[in-house]
Amino acid sequence: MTNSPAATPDSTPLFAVKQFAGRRGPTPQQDRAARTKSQVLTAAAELFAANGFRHTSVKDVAERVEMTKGAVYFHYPSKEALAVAVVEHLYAKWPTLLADIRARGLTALDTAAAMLDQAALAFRDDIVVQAGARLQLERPHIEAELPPPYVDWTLLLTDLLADAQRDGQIKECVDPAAAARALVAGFFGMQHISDVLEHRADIVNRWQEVRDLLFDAIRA
Ligand SMILES: CCC[C@@H]1OCC(CO)=C1C(=O)O
Repeated sequence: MTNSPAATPDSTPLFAVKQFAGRRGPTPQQDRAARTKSQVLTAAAELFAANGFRHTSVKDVAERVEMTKGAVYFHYPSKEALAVAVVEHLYAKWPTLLADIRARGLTALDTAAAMLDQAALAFRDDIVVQAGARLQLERPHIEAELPPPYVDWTLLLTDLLADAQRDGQIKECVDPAAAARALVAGFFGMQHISDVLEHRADIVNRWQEVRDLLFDAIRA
């Protein structure tokens, strides 16, 4: 026990709490917990991407990060919760990407193309994106409410293509919503074929083929 002023229930000296209470950032303990949670999520993504949901156990995740199962359960109460978190982290990447691209001041049509170009790189390089895509395919085997796939991309591209049409960038005869659905379907199918045949090593070239064909078809 400390001899300093009255300690808090967990024996942390009150003044220490006061120091931390005034801090803007997290405490060292909170920092450590956040880092551990991130390590667990990354390990789960690596295993889900490589082996799929059914052939991954919480034990596998714990062993990968050299923690006990209990320590993993402290952060994620089930394997299903890990799957939901991975898919949520996948979708959380796109608003940040959109903000970065919008900061470039591109036209609406070029913003749509740049978003999908960057998404292709993310599917090639980001294990959370790769794991999220595989989990979405395995939805029927995951007893949890995963975020709906494809919807957000379709809404975003519909808005961007409507703006592009208003700006005279795409043909008047094009239905922005239909074109958005075609782009999402084209991208989804392209990245899946690239994954199956080449583990996404050729995704950039495959996406450029699809992109050039579809964007040329709608461009004014
Ligand atoms: C950008 C096209 C849609 C995208 O492609 C793979 C995948 C994974 O489920 C997607 C999604 O859920 O939005």
